[in-house]
Amino acid sequence: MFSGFLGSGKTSALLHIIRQLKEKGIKPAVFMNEIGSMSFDSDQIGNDTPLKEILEGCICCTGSELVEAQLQQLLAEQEFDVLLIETTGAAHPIETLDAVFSPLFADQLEVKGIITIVDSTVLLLQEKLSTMALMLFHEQIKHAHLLIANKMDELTDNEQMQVVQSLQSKNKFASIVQTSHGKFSSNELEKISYQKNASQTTPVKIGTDWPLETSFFRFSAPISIDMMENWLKSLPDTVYRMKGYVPIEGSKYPYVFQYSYGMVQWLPEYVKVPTGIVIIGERLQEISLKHVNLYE
Ligand SMILES: Nc1nc2c(ncn2[C@@H]2O[C@H](COP(=O)(O)OP(=O)(O)OP(=O)(O)O)[C@@H](O)[C@H]2O)c(=O)[nH]1
Repeated sequence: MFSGFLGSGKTSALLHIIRQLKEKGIKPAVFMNEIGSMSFDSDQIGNDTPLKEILEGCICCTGSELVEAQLQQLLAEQEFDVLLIETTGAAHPIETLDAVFSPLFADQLEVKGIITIVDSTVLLLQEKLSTMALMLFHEQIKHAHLLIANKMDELTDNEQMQVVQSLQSKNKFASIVQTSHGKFSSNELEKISYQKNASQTTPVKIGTDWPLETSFFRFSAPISIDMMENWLKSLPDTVYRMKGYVPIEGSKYPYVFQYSYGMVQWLPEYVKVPTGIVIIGERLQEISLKHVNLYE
Protein backbone atom coordinates (compact mmCIF):
# COMPACT_ATOMS: atom_id res chain seq x y z
CA MET A 1 0.00 0.00 0.00
CA PHE A 2 1.50 3.33 -1.09
CA SER A 3 0.84 6.12 1.35
CA GLY A 4 2.17 9.67 1.38
CA PHE A 5 1.27 13.32 1.17
CA LEU A 6 -0.23 14.98 -1.87
CA GLY A 7 2.47 15.32 -4.52
CA SER A 8 5.08 13.35 -2.59
CA GLY A 9 5.75 11.05 -5.56
CA LYS A 10 3.40 8.08 -5.00
CA THR A 11 2.39 7.76 -8.65
CA SER A 12 5.98 8.13 -9.86
CA ALA A 13 7.04 5.35 -7.45
CA LEU A 14 4.08 3.15 -8.36
CA LEU A 15 4.80 3.39 -12.11
CA HIS A 16 8.45 2.58 -11.50
CA ILE A 17 7.56 -0.47 -9.39
CA ILE A 18 4.99 -1.69 -11.95
CA ARG A 19 7.66 -1.58 -14.68
CA GLN A 20 10.13 -3.57 -12.55
CA LEU A 21 7.60 -6.20 -11.48
CA LYS A 22 6.58 -6.79 -15.09
CA GLU A 23 10.22 -7.20 -16.09
CA LYS A 24 10.51 -9.90 -13.42
CA GLY A 25 7.42 -11.69 -14.76
CA ILE A 26 5.31 -10.71 -11.74
CA LYS A 27 1.83 -9.52 -12.64
CA PRO A 28 0.67 -6.47 -10.67
CA ALA A 29 -2.85 -5.10 -10.29
CA VAL A 30 -3.54 -1.58 -9.10
CA PHE A 31 -6.19 -0.11 -6.83
CA MET A 32 -6.14 3.67 -6.96
CA ASN A 33 -7.89 6.28 -4.96
CA GLU A 34 -8.05 9.87 -6.11
CA ILE A 35 -9.92 12.71 -4.53
CA GLY A 36 -11.06 14.42 -7.73
CA SER A 37 -13.79 12.96 -9.94
CA MET A 38 -11.37 12.77 -12.87
CA SER A 39 -8.64 10.22 -12.99
CA PHE A 40 -5.29 11.49 -14.24
CA ASP A 41 -2.83 9.08 -12.72
CA SER A 42 -4.58 5.88 -13.81
CA ASP A 43 -4.15 6.83 -17.50
CA GLN A 44 -0.45 6.19 -17.03
CA ILE A 45 -0.84 2.64 -15.74
CA GLY A 46 -1.34 0.95 -19.13
CA ASN A 47 -4.03 -1.39 -20.41
CA ASP A 48 -2.23 -4.61 -19.50
CA THR A 49 -2.45 -3.96 -15.74
CA PRO A 50 -5.79 -4.69 -14.04
CA LEU A 51 -7.00 -1.49 -12.40
CA LYS A 52 -9.81 -0.41 -10.10
CA GLU A 53 -10.34 3.13 -8.93
CA ILE A 54 -12.29 4.96 -6.33
CA LEU A 55 -12.66 8.56 -7.43
CA GLU A 56 -14.30 11.35 -5.47
CA GLY A 57 -13.46 10.82 -1.84
CA CYS A 58 -10.81 9.17 0.17
CA ILE A 59 -11.07 5.37 0.59
CA CYS A 60 -10.76 5.66 4.31
CA CYS A 61 -13.93 7.83 4.45
CA THR A 62 -15.93 6.53 1.46
CA GLY A 63 -17.22 3.52 3.35
CA SER A 64 -15.68 0.12 3.19
CA GLU A 65 -18.61 -1.46 1.28
CA LEU A 66 -17.64 0.28 -1.95
CA VAL A 67 -13.98 -0.58 -1.50
CA GLU A 68 -14.87 -4.18 -0.60
CA ALA A 69 -17.07 -4.53 -3.69
CA GLN A 70 -14.38 -3.14 -6.00
CA LEU A 71 -11.67 -5.37 -4.53
CA GLN A 72 -13.89 -8.44 -4.63
CA GLN A 73 -14.60 -7.77 -8.30
CA LEU A 74 -10.90 -7.36 -9.00
CA LEU A 75 -10.09 -10.65 -7.23
CA ALA A 76 -12.89 -12.48 -9.05
CA GLU A 77 -12.27 -11.15 -12.54
CA GLN A 78 -8.53 -10.74 -12.82
CA GLU A 79 -5.45 -12.81 -12.33
CA PHE A 80 -2.55 -11.04 -10.66
CA ASP A 81 0.31 -11.75 -8.24
CA VAL A 82 0.60 -8.45 -6.36
CA LEU A 83 -1.95 -5.77 -5.59
CA LEU A 84 -0.52 -2.25 -5.36
CA ILE A 85 -2.78 0.25 -3.62
CA GLU A 86 -2.24 3.98 -4.03
CA THR A 87 -4.08 6.07 -1.48
CA THR A 88 -4.84 9.78 -1.59
CA GLY A 89 -2.50 12.13 0.23
CA ALA A 90 -5.24 12.69 2.82
CA ALA A 91 -5.50 9.01 3.78
CA HIS A 92 -4.64 7.84 7.26
CA PRO A 93 -2.78 4.48 7.12
CA ILE A 94 -4.91 2.70 9.77
CA GLU A 95 -8.21 3.83 8.26
CA THR A 96 -7.02 2.79 4.82
CA LEU A 97 -5.91 -0.65 5.98
CA ASP A 98 -9.31 -0.98 7.60
CA ALA A 99 -11.02 -0.14 4.30
CA VAL A 100 -9.02 -2.57 2.16
CA PHE A 101 -8.58 -5.50 4.55
CA SER A 102 -11.93 -7.27 4.58
CA PRO A 103 -12.87 -10.56 6.25
CA LEU A 104 -14.51 -11.48 2.92
CA PHE A 105 -11.18 -11.94 1.19
CA ALA A 106 -8.56 -11.74 3.94
CA ASP A 107 -7.48 -15.30 3.10
CA GLN A 108 -6.83 -14.31 -0.53
CA LEU A 109 -4.83 -11.16 0.16
CA GLU A 110 -1.78 -11.09 2.38
CA VAL A 111 -0.98 -7.55 3.51
CA LYS A 112 2.70 -6.98 2.80
CA GLY A 113 2.95 -3.56 4.38
CA ILE A 114 2.68 0.18 4.11
CA ILE A 115 5.18 2.05 1.96
CA THR A 116 5.17 5.74 2.75
CA ILE A 117 6.61 8.05 0.13
CA VAL A 118 7.92 11.07 1.99
CA ASP A 119 8.33 14.42 0.28
CA SER A 120 11.70 15.25 1.85
CA THR A 121 11.33 18.94 1.04
CA VAL A 122 8.12 19.00 3.10
CA LEU A 123 9.80 17.12 5.95
CA LEU A 124 12.42 19.86 6.22
CA LEU A 125 9.72 22.53 6.31
CA GLN A 126 7.23 20.59 8.41
CA GLU A 127 6.72 23.43 10.89
CA LYS A 128 4.87 25.26 8.11
CA LEU A 129 2.15 22.57 8.01
CA SER A 130 -1.13 23.06 9.83
CA THR A 131 -1.57 21.02 13.03
CA MET A 132 -3.91 18.53 11.32
CA ALA A 133 -1.66 18.13 8.29
CA LEU A 134 1.39 17.67 10.50
CA MET A 135 -0.35 14.96 12.53
CA LEU A 136 -1.29 13.06 9.39
CA PHE A 137 2.23 13.49 7.97
CA HIS A 138 3.69 11.96 11.15
CA GLU A 139 1.14 9.11 11.25
CA GLN A 140 1.96 8.20 7.65
CA ILE A 141 5.65 8.04 8.60
CA LYS A 142 5.12 6.28 11.94
CA HIS A 143 3.03 3.41 10.55
CA ALA A 144 5.18 2.73 7.48
CA HIS A 145 6.98 -0.59 7.02
CA LEU A 146 9.19 0.98 4.34
CA LEU A 147 10.02 4.69 4.07
CA ILE A 148 10.94 6.19 0.72
CA ALA A 149 12.66 9.53 1.26
CA ASN A 150 11.85 11.08 -2.12
CA LYS A 151 12.86 14.32 -3.87
CA MET A 152 16.45 13.95 -2.67
CA ASP A 153 17.53 15.76 -5.86
CA GLU A 154 16.14 18.97 -4.34
CA LEU A 155 18.35 18.76 -1.23
CA THR A 156 21.98 19.37 -0.26
CA ASP A 157 24.00 16.49 1.27
CA ASN A 158 23.53 18.00 4.69
CA GLU A 159 19.76 18.29 4.25
CA GLN A 160 19.61 14.69 3.02
CA MET A 161 21.29 13.56 6.23
CA GLN A 162 18.85 15.64 8.26
CA VAL A 163 15.92 13.95 6.51
CA VAL A 164 17.20 10.45 7.24
CA GLN A 165 17.83 11.26 10.90
CA SER A 166 14.39 12.81 11.26
CA LEU A 167 12.72 9.74 9.69
CA GLN A 168 14.74 7.37 11.90
CA SER A 169 13.60 9.22 15.00
CA LYS A 170 9.95 8.97 13.94
CA ASN A 171 9.99 5.28 12.95
CA LYS A 172 12.52 2.84 14.37
CA PHE A 173 11.34 -0.16 12.37
CA ALA A 174 11.11 0.83 8.73
CA SER A 175 14.04 0.74 6.34
CA ILE A 176 14.71 4.11 4.76
CA VAL A 177 15.50 4.35 1.06
CA GLN A 178 16.64 7.67 -0.42
CA THR A 179 15.33 8.37 -3.91
CA SER A 180 14.49 10.89 -6.56
CA HIS A 181 11.39 10.58 -8.75
CA GLY A 182 10.26 7.53 -6.80
CA LYS A 183 12.98 5.36 -8.33
CA PHE A 184 13.53 2.58 -5.83
CA SER A 185 14.13 -1.10 -6.41
CA SER A 186 11.19 -3.51 -6.22
CA ASN A 187 13.55 -5.75 -4.16
CA GLU A 188 12.84 -3.40 -1.27
CA LEU A 189 9.25 -4.65 -1.26
CA GLU A 190 10.44 -8.21 -0.71
CA LYS A 191 12.62 -7.09 2.17
CA ILE A 192 9.79 -5.49 4.13
CA SER A 193 9.98 -7.07 7.55
CA TYR A 194 6.37 -7.09 8.45
CA GLN A 195 4.23 -8.08 11.37
CA LYS A 196 5.40 -10.59 13.94
CA ASN A 197 8.81 -11.00 12.35
CA ALA A 198 9.50 -7.32 12.73
CA SER A 199 8.69 -7.22 16.41
CA GLN A 200 10.54 -10.44 17.15
CA THR A 201 13.78 -9.59 15.42
CA THR A 202 14.10 -5.91 16.25
CA PRO A 203 15.20 -5.06 19.78
CA VAL A 204 12.74 -2.50 21.07
CA LYS A 205 12.82 -0.42 24.21
CA ILE A 206 9.74 -0.27 26.38
CA GLY A 207 7.63 2.73 25.48
CA THR A 208 8.57 2.84 21.79
CA ASP A 209 6.04 2.37 19.02
CA TRP A 210 5.53 -0.94 17.28
CA PRO A 211 4.83 -1.66 13.65
CA LEU A 212 1.27 -1.95 12.47
CA GLU A 213 0.07 -5.53 12.01
CA THR A 214 -2.95 -7.19 10.46
CA SER A 215 -4.29 -10.66 11.19
CA PHE A 216 -7.19 -12.80 10.07
CA PHE A 217 -8.73 -15.22 12.56
CA ARG A 218 -11.47 -17.84 12.19
CA PHE A 219 -13.83 -19.19 14.83
CA SER A 220 -13.61 -22.82 15.87
CA ALA A 221 -17.10 -22.73 17.47
CA PRO A 222 -19.95 -20.26 18.14
CA ILE A 223 -19.56 -17.94 21.12
CA SER A 224 -21.82 -15.73 23.24
CA ILE A 225 -21.85 -11.95 22.81
CA ASP A 226 -21.04 -11.61 26.54
CA MET A 227 -17.95 -13.76 26.16
CA MET A 228 -16.78 -11.68 23.21
CA GLU A 229 -17.45 -8.38 24.98
CA ASN A 230 -15.54 -9.48 28.09
CA TRP A 231 -12.63 -10.34 25.86
CA LEU A 232 -12.85 -6.94 24.13
CA LYS A 233 -12.61 -5.19 27.51
CA SER A 234 -9.37 -7.06 28.21
CA LEU A 235 -7.66 -5.84 25.03
CA PRO A 236 -4.85 -3.26 25.08
CA ASP A 237 -5.48 0.05 23.31
CA THR A 238 -3.01 -0.94 20.63
CA VAL A 239 -5.78 -3.00 19.01
CA TYR A 240 -7.21 -0.33 16.72
CA ARG A 241 -9.76 -2.04 14.52
CA MET A 242 -11.59 -5.34 14.17
CA LYS A 243 -14.40 -6.41 11.91
CA GLY A 244 -15.95 -9.57 10.59
CA TYR A 245 -18.69 -12.14 10.99
CA VAL A 246 -19.07 -13.82 14.38
CA PRO A 247 -20.98 -17.11 14.93
CA ILE A 248 -23.27 -16.50 17.92
CA GLU A 249 -24.58 -19.32 20.11
CA GLY A 250 -28.27 -20.00 19.37
CA SER A 251 -28.35 -17.76 16.27
CA LYS A 252 -28.88 -19.26 12.83
CA TYR A 253 -26.77 -16.64 11.07
CA PRO A 254 -23.58 -14.89 12.19
CA TYR A 255 -23.52 -11.30 13.47
CA VAL A 256 -21.64 -8.52 11.72
CA PHE A 257 -19.12 -7.23 14.22
CA GLN A 258 -17.25 -3.90 14.15
CA TYR A 259 -14.77 -2.64 16.73
CA SER A 260 -13.07 0.72 16.49
CA TYR A 261 -10.84 2.12 19.23
CA GLY A 262 -12.92 0.52 22.00
CA MET A 263 -16.38 1.09 20.44
CA VAL A 264 -18.34 -2.05 19.53
CA GLN A 265 -21.19 -2.54 17.11
CA TRP A 266 -23.22 -5.72 16.47
CA LEU A 267 -25.70 -6.23 13.62
CA PRO A 268 -27.60 -9.44 12.83
CA GLU A 269 -26.86 -10.92 9.40
CA TYR A 270 -29.64 -12.62 7.41
CA VAL A 271 -27.60 -14.83 5.13
CA LYS A 272 -25.01 -17.50 5.64
CA VAL A 273 -21.49 -16.03 5.41
CA PRO A 274 -18.13 -17.54 6.36
CA THR A 275 -17.17 -16.43 9.86
CA GLY A 276 -13.91 -14.83 10.91
CA ILE A 277 -12.53 -11.45 11.93
CA VAL A 278 -9.68 -9.23 10.81
CA ILE A 279 -7.67 -7.34 13.40
CA ILE A 280 -5.50 -4.24 12.87
CA GLY A 281 -3.19 -3.14 15.64
CA GLU A 282 0.26 -3.46 17.17
CA ARG A 283 1.77 -6.48 18.98
CA LEU A 284 -1.14 -8.72 18.00
CA GLN A 285 0.73 -11.89 18.95
CA GLU A 286 0.40 -10.84 22.57
CA ILE A 287 -3.40 -10.88 22.69
CA SER A 288 -5.04 -14.04 23.95
CA LEU A 289 -7.57 -15.55 21.57
CA LYS A 290 -8.25 -19.13 22.66
CA HIS A 291 -11.07 -18.39 25.09
CA VAL A 292 -13.08 -16.67 22.35
CA ASN A 293 -12.67 -19.67 20.02
CA LEU A 294 -10.46 -17.78 17.59
CA TYR A 295 -7.56 -19.32 15.75
CA GLU A 296 -5.29 -18.15 12.96
N1 LIG B 1 12.17 17.32 -8.17
C1 LIG B 1 11.47 16.21 -7.97
N2 LIG B 1 10.18 16.15 -8.37
C2 LIG B 1 9.50 15.01 -8.16
C3 LIG B 1 10.10 13.89 -7.53
N3 LIG B 1 9.17 12.90 -7.44
C4 LIG B 1 8.04 13.38 -7.99
N4 LIG B 1 8.23 14.67 -8.43
C5 LIG B 1 7.26 15.54 -9.08
O1 LIG B 1 6.25 15.84 -8.10
C6 LIG B 1 4.96 15.88 -8.71
C7 LIG B 1 4.05 14.88 -8.00
O2 LIG B 1 4.50 13.56 -8.28
P1 LIG B 1 3.50 12.32 -8.25
O3 LIG B 1 4.29 11.09 -8.50
O4 LIG B 1 2.34 12.57 -9.13
O5 LIG B 1 3.05 12.41 -6.74
P2 LIG B 1 1.75 11.81 -6.04
O6 LIG B 1 2.12 11.60 -4.62
O7 LIG B 1 1.24 10.65 -6.80
O8 LIG B 1 0.76 13.02 -6.21
P3 LIG B 1 -0.83 13.04 -5.92
O9 LIG B 1 -1.42 11.87 -6.67
O10 LIG B 1 -1.23 14.37 -6.44
O11 LIG B 1 -0.95 12.93 -4.45
C8 LIG B 1 5.19 15.60 -10.19
O12 LIG B 1 5.27 16.81 -10.86
C9 LIG B 1 6.52 14.86 -10.21
O13 LIG B 1 7.20 15.03 -11.43
C10 LIG B 1 11.47 13.98 -7.13
O14 LIG B 1 12.06 13.07 -6.55
N5 LIG B 1 12.09 15.17 -7.37
